[in-house]
Amino acid sequence: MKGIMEATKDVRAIEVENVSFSYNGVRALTDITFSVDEGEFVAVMGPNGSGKTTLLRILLGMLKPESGKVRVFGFDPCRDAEKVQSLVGFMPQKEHISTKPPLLVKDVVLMGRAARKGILSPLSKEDVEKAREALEAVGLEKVWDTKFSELSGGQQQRVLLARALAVEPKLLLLDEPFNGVDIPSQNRIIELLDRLSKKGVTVLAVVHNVSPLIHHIDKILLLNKELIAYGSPGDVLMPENMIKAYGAIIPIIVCEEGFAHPLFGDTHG
Ligand SMILES: Nc1ncnc2c1ncn2[C@@H]1O[C@H](COP(=O)(O)OP(=O)(O)OP(=O)(O)O)[C@@H](O)[C@H]1O
Repeated sequence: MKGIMEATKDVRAIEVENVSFSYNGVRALTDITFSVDEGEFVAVMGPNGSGKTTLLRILLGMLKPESGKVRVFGFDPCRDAEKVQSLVGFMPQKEHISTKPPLLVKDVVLMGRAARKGILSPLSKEDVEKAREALEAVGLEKVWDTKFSELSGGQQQRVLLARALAVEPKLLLLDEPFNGVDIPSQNRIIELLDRLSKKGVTVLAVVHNVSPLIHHIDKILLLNKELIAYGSPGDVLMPENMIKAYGAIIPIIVCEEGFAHPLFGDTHG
């Protein structure tokens, strides 16, 4: 642990330099360069197939870039996979959770902590407490003993988020965390992510609708297989960037507080 603390001192949470990646010879990402400081809250946007999930998988060390350099708190996610995974909480876009035997919600939330300890170490009281707290943070404390498969899609998403939170990560990588999540729960999660980032947790969240996050994020990373723009929401949400990314004019309104909000066909968003 001491090694990790020393290594993470004065280094950026994420450094990506000239990274390219292909699936079977087909380019998914080309020459991506950006960095994220510790405690920053970043939204990743782009159309379907623009490489957002691929980027998260590269940061997790699940995919090895064909060229370029990736560092997470100074560690190479492929070479130092264990170290990186001990610092990251990941919420996938979707995940197949076994129904045979049927897993309870508590089993799913505890999975992350269990994976870190290894199969030979039993879960402690602290593990259970952290898992309960995480479930409470997403507003689902009442389903602790419920079968995961019996929850709605939005509730399952929130449980997967709780699993990512339960490991007390320094970096949260979230792939569409609001998919199917109702508006009150979404607002509660956004407030939680805001509080965590203010406490120094770095958050990188892939979202299609950035509007609800606009007042909370530091930066937007706009992708379309290449990096279209990266910077403050006001700088990124420019008509020319949106056309480059989405191939269409996306209306942008500025709210009373002066934040730019893109309107993806939902003028009440
Ligand atoms: N396992 C895979 N094998 C082959 N091609 C893949 C694989 N996963 C993704 N791709 C392709 O890579 C490109 C980027 O996919 P990716 O899932 O990263 O996009 P995304 O921006 O997350 O999309 P979405 O918004 O639809 O979730 C797409 O063209 C996709 O078809």
